[in-house]
Amino acid sequence: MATVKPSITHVIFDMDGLLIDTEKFYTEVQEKILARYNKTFDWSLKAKMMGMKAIEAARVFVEETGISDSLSAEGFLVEREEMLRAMFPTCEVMPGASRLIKHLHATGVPICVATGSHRRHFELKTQRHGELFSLMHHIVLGDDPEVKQGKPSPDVFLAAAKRFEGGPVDPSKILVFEDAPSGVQAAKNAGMSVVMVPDPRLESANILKPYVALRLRPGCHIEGIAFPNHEDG
Ligand SMILES: O=P(O)(O)OC[C@H](O)CO
Ligand SMILES: [Mg+2]
Repeated sequence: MATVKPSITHVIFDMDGLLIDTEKFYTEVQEKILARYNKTFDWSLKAKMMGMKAIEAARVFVEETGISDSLSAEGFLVEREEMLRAMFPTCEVMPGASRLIKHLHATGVPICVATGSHRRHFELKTQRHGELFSLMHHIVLGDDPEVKQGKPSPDVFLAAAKRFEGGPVDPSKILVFEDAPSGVQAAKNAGMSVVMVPDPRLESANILKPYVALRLRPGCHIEGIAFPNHEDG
């Protein structure tokens, strides 16, 4: 007999690279720093770093590029910070994000954000988008005390599930929208369904295969969130 799977009732959004166009700033700054060491920043390294907490991504950066003897993870963050601080407030909302958020809010689907970004970066990134983010029931940040480890650990998504009204919400009733491989893995580790909205450059680098669960193309129309749960694939 076929098993009846629960329908989706709640939605969690990733933030960087999914709701707002901030991943390009990280890329630009990291390219600049690596150029000093005569190295190039590529999308396979980008795929490993995106979605992580800042210090976790910094460790990956200096170790994978082999520059850790010259630049520590902490030193990298200080250097990166100066450039990012000026860039973040200029970020734009990703195409289609505002429409989807407003639609879900208007139809009464509880929505929230679960991001690896810490409080200070979150404030800089959202200073021009307060109205849109005010539609979220709650926002869980990377430096939240309950988020012991960044994505791909499920911590941030499990904390987000707890904070919905009447929470914790059963993870099988939650749909996550993510752009990063680590974020997709984190949502799966939390037992949630995931829609990956990857940067096309990740796709062309052919590093997505293990991660893609269900994909929607930009412009795809979502009438209401009542997706059946699904298997990986
Ligand atoms: O993609 P997010 O929102 O989890 O943010 C993670 C980092 O801040 C950027 O990769
Ligand atoms: Mg992201």
